[in-house]
Amino acid sequence: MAQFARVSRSVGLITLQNPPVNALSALARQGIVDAVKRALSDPKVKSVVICGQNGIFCGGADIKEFGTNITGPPLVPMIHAIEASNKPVVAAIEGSAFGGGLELALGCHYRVAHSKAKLGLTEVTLGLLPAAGGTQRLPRLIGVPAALNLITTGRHVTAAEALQLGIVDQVTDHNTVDEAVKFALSVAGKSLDARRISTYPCPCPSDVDALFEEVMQKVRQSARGAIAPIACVQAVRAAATLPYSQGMEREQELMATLFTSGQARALQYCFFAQRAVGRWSMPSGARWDTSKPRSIHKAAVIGLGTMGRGIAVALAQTGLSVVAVETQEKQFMEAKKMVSGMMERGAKRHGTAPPLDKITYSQNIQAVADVDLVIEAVFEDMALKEKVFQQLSTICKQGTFLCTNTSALDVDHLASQTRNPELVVGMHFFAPAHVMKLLEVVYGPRSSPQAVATAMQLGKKMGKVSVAVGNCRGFVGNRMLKPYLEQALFLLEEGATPELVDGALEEFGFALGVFKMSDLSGLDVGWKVRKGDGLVEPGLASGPSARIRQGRRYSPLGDLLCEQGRFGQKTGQGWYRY
Ligand SMILES: CCCCCCCCCCCCC[C@H](O)CC(=O)SCCNC(=O)CCNC(=O)[C@H](O)C(C)(C)COP(=O)(O)OP(=O)(O)OC[C@H]1O[C@@H](n2cnc3c(N)ncnc32)[C@H](O)[C@@H]1OP(=O)(O)O
Repeated sequence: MAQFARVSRSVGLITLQNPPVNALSALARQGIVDAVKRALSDPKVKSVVICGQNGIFCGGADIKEFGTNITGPPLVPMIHAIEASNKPVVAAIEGSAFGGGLELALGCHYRVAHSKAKLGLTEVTLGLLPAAGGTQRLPRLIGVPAALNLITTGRHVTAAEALQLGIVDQVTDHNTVDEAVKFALSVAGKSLDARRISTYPCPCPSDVDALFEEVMQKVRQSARGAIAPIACVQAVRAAATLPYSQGMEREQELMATLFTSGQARALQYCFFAQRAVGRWSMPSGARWDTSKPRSIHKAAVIGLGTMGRGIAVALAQTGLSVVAVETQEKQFMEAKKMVSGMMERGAKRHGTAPPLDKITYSQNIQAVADVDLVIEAVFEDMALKEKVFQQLSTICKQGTFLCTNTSALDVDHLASQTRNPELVVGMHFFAPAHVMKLLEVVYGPRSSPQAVATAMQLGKKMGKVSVAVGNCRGFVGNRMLKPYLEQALFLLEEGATPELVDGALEEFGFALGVFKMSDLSGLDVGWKVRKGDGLVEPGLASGPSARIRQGRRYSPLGDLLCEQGRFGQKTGQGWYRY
């Protein structure tokens, strides 16, 4: 799992070989330990380079080992042995160096990174902390504030930022291993006294207590109930206040509390689940690995309400040319302003230019004639959507994929309105569509594998977690939301306020409480669906019997709001007033 070779006469080259991401499994760790021993004992080897095969340095500890009986040499002594080596060790970082992968690189004396490489201590996203010395070495290398930022967020930094922060010593556009070997030759025989990060004093601001108090307060707020970010702050505090060896003990102690926590297990489950959904299949037997997607260069969005605006922004931010169509004059003018504002705010956050020129606006549906894919996002009304699909079927060029953002309506019925039902799939986004990562790709019995593969691939390009689901009322996401919403309404009937319910949910960890979320999405959509289901009947809005509909407890509170035109944020009033 780690190959040793001597190159350029005196450089020991250790290559991690554990596809797909060179994770530090027991065998990989054993391979590194053996290769390092060999390099250090070979008198012809004057310096060492560690790299990963297939363009990726290392994806960190093997997450699949967590929750099992971990065997093999532990990471911490392995990294200590590398740092303690009397021959210089250079990490050649291509692709990714994440989690334990970056910790391994921090144990090396020098780091050379390819300009396209990404680095990060990502453990917090898995409910953990960097427990192979990362919380102790990184603050010593780049200072407490920058280390806290990286460790508590798990964010990926580019090679350029890593160079600026002092995490890497050199960035190259050329072959990283060749450059690292040259680097290793140039430092052979030089003193390593100033290169062992664990021996550095931790650069500390004068008022450590005040700094950590402030950081802890901020992290508690943004962590929303997550325990790992808090443990990360505690571990970095140990780096700032304790000698290295005691800091390491604290790191291990804190890791032990996180390692078996329900939060860590859940986040790691999500990590694998988000990858598993990429391996979709359909009842016909069509599968992700046998279905070829088509490239999409130009897309259209029909209907620029709340959802259509977000979808247009998400497509433009992906670099696609977008035709945004809205036939109603007032909504058209408002949407143009809102979409530009959304793109400008997004660009400001990312320090990039807003992709304003990617979108052309039109009030005429004929403008979509030459696009590769259309996403219909008009109001949730079957008659209206039927008409749009009939029009699209005649206007669009041959082969254009026709997608609907419907949240509950029958995708197969919409397909039947077109000449080529095999080109029709659902692409169901969640509000706000340019932010939320979930995308349901809904296939009907006639959807072609290529249509599904194309929508799945487009979703991935848009940074979404795309999930292929069958065609049924509410698909999967809204079927899961329904009982959640129902119970929230029952709580109101039993005396709680929307604010109280939302407060409890947000304290638990949800980004938005259920009532705020409903106001953001628009209350009229669900109302329309309930009407379609025959649940919203006049005369049933009061009295105890009216609370049972179709044999189940029913709360009409949402319907009563909608009757008053309170549709949520877009009308200035919903569960809340805006
Ligand atoms: C009871 C007392 C206990 C005391 C404590 C015990 C301590 C135990 C020792 C702990 C030492 C700690 C060491 C360290 O600090 C901890 C870590 O390193 S945690 C891991 C951190 N790494 C990450 O967060 C990176 C995760 N991976 C990614 O971000 C991406 O996969 C990638 C590397 C950027 C590559 O992205 P892509 O090219 O898009 O590929 P995929 O994401 O689709 O992945 C492909 C394939 O690889 C699998 N995989 C990826 N990373 C790992 C991994 N680290 N371990 C195992 N498997 C990994 C991924 O699941 C995919 O496979 P598939 O699921 O599709 O089969």
